Amino acid sequence: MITTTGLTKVYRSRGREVTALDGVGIHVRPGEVYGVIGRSGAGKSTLIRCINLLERPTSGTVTVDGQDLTALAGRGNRAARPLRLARGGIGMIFQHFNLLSSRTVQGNVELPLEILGLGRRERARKALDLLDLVGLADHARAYPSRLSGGQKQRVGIARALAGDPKVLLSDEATSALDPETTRSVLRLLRDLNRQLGLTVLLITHEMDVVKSVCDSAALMEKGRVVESGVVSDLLATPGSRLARELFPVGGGASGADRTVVDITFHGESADRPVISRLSRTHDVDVSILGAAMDTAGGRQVGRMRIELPGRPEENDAAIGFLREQGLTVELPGRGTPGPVAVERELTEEGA
Ligand SMILES: Nc1ncnc2c1ncn2[C@@H]1O[C@H](COP(=O)(O)OP(=O)(O)OP(=O)(O)O)[C@@H](O)[C@H]1O
Repeated sequence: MITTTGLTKVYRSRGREVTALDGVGIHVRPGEVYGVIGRSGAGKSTLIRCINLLERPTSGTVTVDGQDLTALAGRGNRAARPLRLARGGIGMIFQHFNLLSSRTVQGNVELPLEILGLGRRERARKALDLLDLVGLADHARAYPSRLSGGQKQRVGIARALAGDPKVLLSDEATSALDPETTRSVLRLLRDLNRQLGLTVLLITHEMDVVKSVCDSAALMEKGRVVESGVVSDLLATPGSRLARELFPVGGGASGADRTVVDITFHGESADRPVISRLSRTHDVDVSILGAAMDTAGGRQVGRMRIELPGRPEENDAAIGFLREQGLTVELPGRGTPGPVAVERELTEEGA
């Protein structure tokens, strides 16, 4: 649904050049929630602004729903009509909501409908339907200043959906919200994604956001995507940095002659008593150094760091046993592979 290829953005100001995006390629499949995560300055905001052509990329292409937006003229407020029309299929929500304080909640949601030229009645009907969808029908006449942060973001979401977009871009939409409100806004995004088949691309610096709603994710650093893929596939990929950051497990070896093993449980393996079986069948004392259990992409996933007595070469059989159980097994500090990209085969049109 969204594809970028070789997307590069170089800002030039006062003789200095900053490469904010350096050949970014992402594929967001129709109907998925795709998270782009990275630290401040990684290029996330630039990416999202280039995807809806608020910024024109220096080079590379952006295709949304099969249409190459980079081939259309203009940018930002100076977009030509074909680009403005294409943008109608892309909704956007922001960290600070960007609501007009002089307009009521309903007036804010009606704004894009006015720009689209809808009549007064139709605008009101549509805005009220959208407010109902986000759970704010009884706040239609309130002004934004009377609303909580979570409610403001719901208005922002209703406004973003006014043009019936297929794609919703979210620029740190929950960063200004407390954890409880963040969860409820993410739940709403997930519901809209499922109910409307809406494709969501969100940028965030919070791993919890990726963990709770994203089907796929990309990790950005210094303008590049260093890892990307379906979250559940990444969790099963040895050496995945996203997996490690989503499920950090601490704890170092208690002595020199010890083997530390990181295990990722997912799918069916999450329900099996693997550790007790390992201990029984291999007659080995297993110490648990750290563990994390949660859901990611709607699936139960766990990571555990265990310690076995003896050096790694003495534990080949035990490690082999864990692998046979369908677990992802890594020995931290021993030849972790470099950046990985786990892209599922793209079968859907425009994916
Ligand atoms: N208009 C601009 N002019 C010059 N440099 C810019 C401009 N916008 C962004 N940059 C630079 O591009 C790089 C990427 O910035 P960007 O805002 O995309 O990162 P980010 O990952 O979204 O970070 P943050 O979460 O802090 O916004 C940074 O070095 C930033 O200083």
